[in-house]
Amino acid sequence: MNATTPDRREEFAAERWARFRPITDGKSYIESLRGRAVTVYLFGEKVEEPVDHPIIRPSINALADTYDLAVEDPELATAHSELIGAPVNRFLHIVGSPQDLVMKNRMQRRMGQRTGTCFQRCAGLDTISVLHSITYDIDRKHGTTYHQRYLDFMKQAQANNIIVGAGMTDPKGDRSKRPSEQADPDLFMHVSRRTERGLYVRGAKAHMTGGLNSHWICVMPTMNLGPADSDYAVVGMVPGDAEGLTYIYGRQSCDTRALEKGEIDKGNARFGGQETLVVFDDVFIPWEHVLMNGEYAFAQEMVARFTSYHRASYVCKTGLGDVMVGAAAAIAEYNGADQASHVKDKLVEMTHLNETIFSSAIASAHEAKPLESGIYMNDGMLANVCKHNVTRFPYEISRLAQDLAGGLMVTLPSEADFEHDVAGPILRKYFQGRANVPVEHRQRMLRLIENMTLGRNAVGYLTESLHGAGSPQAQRIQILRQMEVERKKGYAEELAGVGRNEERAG
Ligand SMILES: Cc1cc2nc3c(=O)[nH]c(=O)nc-3n(C[C@H](O)[C@H](O)[C@H](O)COP(=O)(O)OP(=O)(O)OC[C@H]3O[C@@H](n4cnc5c(N)ncnc54)[C@H](O)[C@@H]3O)c2cc1C
Repeated sequence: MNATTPDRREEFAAERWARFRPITDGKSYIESLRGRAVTVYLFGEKVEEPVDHPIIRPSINALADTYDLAVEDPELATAHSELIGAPVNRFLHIVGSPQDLVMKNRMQRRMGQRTGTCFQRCAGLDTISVLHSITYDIDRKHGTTYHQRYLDFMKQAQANNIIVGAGMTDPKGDRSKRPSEQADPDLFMHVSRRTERGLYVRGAKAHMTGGLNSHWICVMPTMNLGPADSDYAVVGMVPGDAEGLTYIYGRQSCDTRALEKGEIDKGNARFGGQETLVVFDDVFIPWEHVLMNGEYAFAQEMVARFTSYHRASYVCKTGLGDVMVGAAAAIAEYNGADQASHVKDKLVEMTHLNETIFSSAIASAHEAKPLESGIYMNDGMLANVCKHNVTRFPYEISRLAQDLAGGLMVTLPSEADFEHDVAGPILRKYFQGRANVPVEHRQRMLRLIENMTLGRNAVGYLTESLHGAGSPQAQRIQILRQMEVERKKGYAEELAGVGRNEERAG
């Protein structure tokens, strides 16, 4: 390939932005995804139009709700952008103060309450945040122009009101080996070639939340890198419909219920999460959208700062926790058990756990400090504590909700049986709880708890809480790094009258 005969994939940034129309609300967001000619596989078949697929659509609805919240509650879900001099969706806002981070966390909790699922926009927001400071820092060290490219991208992103997905996690192959040591070089994303107009990336990003529902995907390294890994040190913005991209849809527990008639057995018929394996088969990124190109020494700091933002973003699970507390209280009432003292105590326990998560996230936001680029970053220790709480507490909250729901949550016959001429009246007779509560309310509440603790949205409430933004050990490593145990020994030695151990202090 030479400069006079560019590959037809080699499109400049301006040409790509020209294909976008500013999105105003949830409806126009859904329309923006139509007709994109993306390559998507689900259940061994190519999906013609993902927007209309019954398994995919609930995940799109959840993202659409991030636009509708901005319309309904602009104080919570929009912010003034200095970049374009106008209000923007808070999911695209560059945080300029600790209060911005506090508002972000409140918005995330609210979105969890509204959707009861992963609404898929936090990782992209946290990517935008980390790139502000990392591009600035790389430029200062290497004299590059990444920060201006980032600002130019953000102006377009805000003006067009688009969604950015975060592609950080590589498939990683053999976990004991570094990217450049893998038997197959594609197990971590890397630059496959460079041209006058830009570079090509090859590899895949795993578990990507909302990737298929995003207008742009930011690819970035997943771990610290050494000199031998420099081709793996790449950050770039890729349009979600770029040539060379293939999405392979992840299964979720009970996902085929979305194909059934009726809505009760779905538990949460309207909203769901989404994860896909996104394969990059030599995908082009023009230089204007390349934000790291071989500066491997910045990968570790980029991951650390990303996780400071992202681990506090798991505050979203407190919104889902609010739904769980509400569902447990409602089913106890429908069952006629709500006045029992142990029931009240279990609701208190659920609330205590949920608010403990919230308090670590919100404290992390209040303790934010400015970085040299001017952006604010959460307190890292408290963000890691928040995420570590999230790896545990939703499981206990779910256990308590299942306790209060009773066994019917997993033995309830199908909606079709409730509608059957013979079986239906029998089921309604024997599954009546408190006399003044319709049996259907009981059915629906049990299905919601099933959905969030065992079904499709247990992906977002439980397993994503465990592994998303890094598995529990990743937080323990950060806590170990930041816990300043020597300083704390000093406090103890001072009080105990042991005297400072100079050898250790030195
Ligand atoms: C629902 C969901 C949504 C997600 N969304 C996104 C997203 O939007 N974007 C994105 O980039 N990523 C996303 N992720 C990925 C997430 O960040 C990873 O799942 C997480 O970092 C763990 O990586 P892994 O799944 O490859 O597990 P592994 O890395 O295989 O970890 C499994 C276990 O092995 C341990 N382990 C792994 N490597 C080592 C080692 N070298 N030494 C010792 N122990 C090791 C871990 O501590 C863990 O206990 C998502 C994940 C989930 C489950």
